[in-house]
Amino acid sequence: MQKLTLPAPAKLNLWLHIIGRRADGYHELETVFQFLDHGDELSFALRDDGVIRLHTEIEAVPHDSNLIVRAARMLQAQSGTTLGADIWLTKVLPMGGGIGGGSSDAATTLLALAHLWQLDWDEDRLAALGLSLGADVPVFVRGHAAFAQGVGEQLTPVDPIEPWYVVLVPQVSVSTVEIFSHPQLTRDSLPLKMRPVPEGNSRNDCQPVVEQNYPEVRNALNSLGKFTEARLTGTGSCVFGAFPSKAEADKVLALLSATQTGFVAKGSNISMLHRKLQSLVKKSSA
Ligand SMILES: C[C@](O)(CO)[C@H](O)COP(=O)(O)OP(=O)(O)OC[C@H]1O[C@@H](n2ccc(N)nc2=O)[C@H](O)[C@@H]1O
Ligand SMILES: Nc1ncnc2c1ncn2[C@@H]1O[C@H](COP(=O)(O)OP(=O)(O)OP(=O)(O)O)[C@@H](O)[C@H]1O
Repeated sequence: MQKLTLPAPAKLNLWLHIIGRRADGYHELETVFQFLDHGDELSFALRDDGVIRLHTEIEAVPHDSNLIVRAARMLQAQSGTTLGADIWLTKVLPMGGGIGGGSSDAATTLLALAHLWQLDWDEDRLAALGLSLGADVPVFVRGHAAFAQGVGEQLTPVDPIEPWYVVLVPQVSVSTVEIFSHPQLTRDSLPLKMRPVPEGNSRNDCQPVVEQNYPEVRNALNSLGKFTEARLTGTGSCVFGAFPSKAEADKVLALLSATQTGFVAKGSNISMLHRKLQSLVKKSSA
């Protein structure tokens, strides 16, 4: 049987400001998302009996709670299709790392199944469904680096420089809920339009609380910070720093390898999922 194999890339929050809290407890953010050329991989095969089956287990994530299965079932229910799918996952991205692994898996599933099931769903509709699975899902559905507002769903495409990053992966999982409910979290940063220019876009408001509660993250920030400006992505645990070339990034990771785990990846303003989908469309219309 023919399989459709697609990537599910990671994201970084290049900076992240929390400007308020909504009545439902969700936080209003301003952040810039950029993708990495590094991620999970998913394969999909059509089933005509309506069953959604994920063949790869993730430890501590029950089949029915996996964002891949939830995304597939939701799309199936809302589109009314009678088709199903077999799905295989190669998990590369750390969980609870703030690089959006689960959200990206969900977005890849939505785009892959919309294609396999030949649904006439546009990106707006898929992004709206994605938002009900998680605040980070819409940017992966859209596939373009973006300035995000709201809870992360109001997206304006941007094109920041695309450096090479060292991403350190502290061996600890940070709970997004725990950080967003922390009493000491900064929740009153000024919105971009009211911010004085010198204040810039130079921080992640989650970082002080995460550093304080997770020594492994503090340690990673200090280690990478000796070579370049190091910052937390999302609610962590991963931290990143930018370098002008792969050689320099590789060198720094090698120097840190005795005490840190991590990887080197290129920043990308068009996600590798969308690059792959575009090449499939080109091939099929050639
Ligand atoms: C931190 C970021 O990764 C930055 O991109 C995202 O805002 C988090 O996105 P996500 O992992 O998709 O988060 P969700 O699964 O939607 O939310 C997990 C939990 O985080 C809190 N949460 C999340 C997003 C947000 N803007 N405000 C929040 O307060 C809520 O308690 C929510 O129950
Ligand atoms: N396919 C999946 N991959 C990873 N985690 C999943 C998946 N499905 C459900 N989860 C659950 O979602 C939680 C968060 O996973 P994820 O990898 O998205 O974290 P994250 O990188 O911190 O995300 P974010 O940056 O969106 O906060 C996991 O701890 C896990 O319980």
